[in-house]
Order: sequence, then structure tokens, then C-alpha cells
Amino acid sequence: MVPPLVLDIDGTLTDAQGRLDSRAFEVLPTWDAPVILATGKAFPYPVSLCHYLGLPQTVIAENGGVVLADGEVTFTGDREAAQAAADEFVARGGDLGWDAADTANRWRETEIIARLDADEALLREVADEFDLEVIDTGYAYHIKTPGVEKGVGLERVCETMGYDPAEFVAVGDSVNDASTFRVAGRSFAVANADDVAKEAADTVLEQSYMDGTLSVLESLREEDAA
Ligand SMILES: O=C(O)COP(=O)(O)O
Ligand SMILES: [Mg+2]
Repeated sequence: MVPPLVLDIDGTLTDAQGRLDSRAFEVLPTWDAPVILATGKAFPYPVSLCHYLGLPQTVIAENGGVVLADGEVTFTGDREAAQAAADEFVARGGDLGWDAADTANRWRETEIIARLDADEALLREVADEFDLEVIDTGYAYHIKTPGVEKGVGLERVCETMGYDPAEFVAVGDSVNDASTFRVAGRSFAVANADDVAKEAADTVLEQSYMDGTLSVLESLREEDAA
């Protein structure tokens, strides 16, 4: 049997331009074990990706703030505090880089994000005053509740569905994947990963983006066939 997978989306299933790599449609629907998408993106993104991949909807969104397993959704993280911090950031002259109607925050339930060209020092200063943290995934700044992490989300999925986290193989590219790497049995950082992810991973891959991810999946299939 191939092992179950927990996969990051941006930087891991995408290309360098952030587009989903079409090879995901070949390899993931035919994977003969659970595939969990674990992302910093808002809830609708991984849900729709599962839908169009033809995968059961088991997702970790908003860096662990939202978990869907066995049809049950759980939310952790203080959205109101994140919103208050974001409002304060704007009141002090900061710019999140999106307006209220933007899809980046519109469906976000447990945290708020800012574009990477936002004033990072001010964002961190304000977040700190609200007992929140800021993480930089390479795709956005996330203003979030400390302790809400993808790895905790994976543990929740496993509790709900009766899986063992140690059986999972994780692939990811950034700081928000480090917690997943600690919980999963085996972990791989793609070559484009940031230093935190590379440090946390068991193995740093030679190839970037979906090329790296596919190299893991191919070797897992080879191990299974051996
Ligand atoms: O939402 C982000 O900032 C990054 O998303 P990811 O966790 O799928 O890489
Ligand atoms: Mg990523």
C-alpha cells in the first residue's frame, strides 16, 4: 500500500507562477490512500480543489484554522482579534493590499492576510499588541493566532478519521508546513522551500515545485511495488 499524503498547495502543487500543475490531476485522483490538502489559503480553495480532483473533501485550510474531516468542520483561531489587528494596522497607515471585497479575506474564518508588499515591521508590531503572530509563507503575510497550525489540523483529521499521523508522508515549501513535517512520519521540502521548511523536513528535494512533489510520489509508488 502507498502511504497517505498530506500536501501543501502553493509552492508544492503549483508552478513558479502559482498556477496549479496539471500533473496533479493525473497523480492525485489515482493515489490509493488518503490525500489531505493542507494550505494557508481560505477554506473554499482546497475544498474546490478536492472537488475538481475528484478527491474526498478532507482539508486543512487557513494554516490549521479550518479543518474538514468526515463532513465535520472545526474552526480554531481568533478571527475577531485578527480583524481588530488588521483594522489597527490600517488605522496606523498600513495597507493590507486588498479591499474588503477581495476573495483573499472574504471567506477567511480564523485569520487575516496581507500582501507581501505590506509594511512588515508595522504588521508585526500591531499583531504583537493583539497577542497574534505574523507568518510569511512566501505568498502572503498571515495575521493569526499562535498555536493554530497545519500540524495540529492534521492531528485533528487523524483523530476524526482514525488515521495515524505517523503513517503520513508530507510535502511542503514554507514555514507553515514545519508543523506538518513534525507530525507526519516522513517529510519532504521541495527545493524552492524556505529555510524554516528545509530545516524541519527530513529530506530536502533536489527538484522544485511539482517536479519535487512528483519525485516523492514516484519513489513512494516504487517502494510500494518493490
Ligand atoms: O496561503 C498561503 O500563504 C500559502 O498557501 P499554502 O499553504 O498552500 O502554500
Ligand atoms: Mg506552500
